Amino acid sequence: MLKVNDISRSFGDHRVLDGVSFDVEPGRMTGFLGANGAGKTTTMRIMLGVLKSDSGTVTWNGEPVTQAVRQRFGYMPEERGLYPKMKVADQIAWLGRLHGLSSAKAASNTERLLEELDLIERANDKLEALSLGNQQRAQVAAALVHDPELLILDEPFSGLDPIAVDTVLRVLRQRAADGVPVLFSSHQLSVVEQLCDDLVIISGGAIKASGGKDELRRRYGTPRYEVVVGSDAGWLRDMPGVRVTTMEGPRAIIEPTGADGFRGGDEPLDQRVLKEAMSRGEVRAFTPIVPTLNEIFKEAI
Ligand SMILES: Nc1ncnc2c1ncn2[C@@H]1O[C@H](COP(=O)(O)OP(=O)(O)OP(=O)(O)O)[C@@H](O)[C@H]1O
Repeated sequence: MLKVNDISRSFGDHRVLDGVSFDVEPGRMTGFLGANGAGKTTTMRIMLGVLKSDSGTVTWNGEPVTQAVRQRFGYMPEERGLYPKMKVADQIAWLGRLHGLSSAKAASNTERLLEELDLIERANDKLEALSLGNQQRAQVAAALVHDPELLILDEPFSGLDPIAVDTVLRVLRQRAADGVPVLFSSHQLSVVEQLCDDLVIISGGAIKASGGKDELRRRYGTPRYEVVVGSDAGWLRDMPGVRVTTMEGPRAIIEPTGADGFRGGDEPLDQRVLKEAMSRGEVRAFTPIVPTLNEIFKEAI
């Protein structure tokens, strides 16, 4: 596991990171979410040792991240770093060699990755001849060529069309399933919502929330139910402890007014509402509404 522990960093008087701590766990896709300028790239660069922190530590399986350890990490930087004039397969294999692979292994890994990323047809084209989306696939291949033990990717999905997102995601998910911790940054909520297992939310250089996506959904976001009954649901407005946020004839969305939510007390509020609804006739739906990442993000920052 990669552990980021109490990292701080300033540029001049500007404190860009302030006590940042979180874990990136094996076998999980961790989304690192924050607005532009929140501190994602700075954190990733410190994790990789490209930049020094003023204080705090980064450890990999309990050990400090040395140059030798870092060699076994895969990194896709924000500023894409491949050579425009070099052929795609040649430069990916060359990067594999730089990471210590034999030339045979570098060549076979390159071929396998280009196949996986649907880029094999372009293997002998110069990078500059590829579309931006395909150049990005090549960047992903470059980060993966040496079978890294950990993957850190800065905005790997930005600028990709939905098909390319699916392709890159499939490749990253496979690595995660093989036990590799994968951290990727994004400022696009919808992308992270779809793709991550764990989530780290950063704002103004401080971590505002982190943990499993589903756990964060439970922890943040107002609990709500969609209630659909057989006739008018107006009676819900008179139910103690209930606030109606939407009312459309037989359909309503409700939330609790009290701090206990729906689940506190001897007889939880949701059970009381359900009983009342059933005593009045047909109940067509009584469904908890899962908060979106957008709601979690707004509440957390
Ligand atoms: N080398 C530097 N010198 C001075 N300020 C810097 C430097 N690098 C980053 N910053 C500042 O640190 C803050 C965080 O930047 P960072 O690039 O880490 O954010 P980010 O979350 O990755 O944003 P983006 O999504 O726009 O890439 C910004 O205010 C940025 O201007």
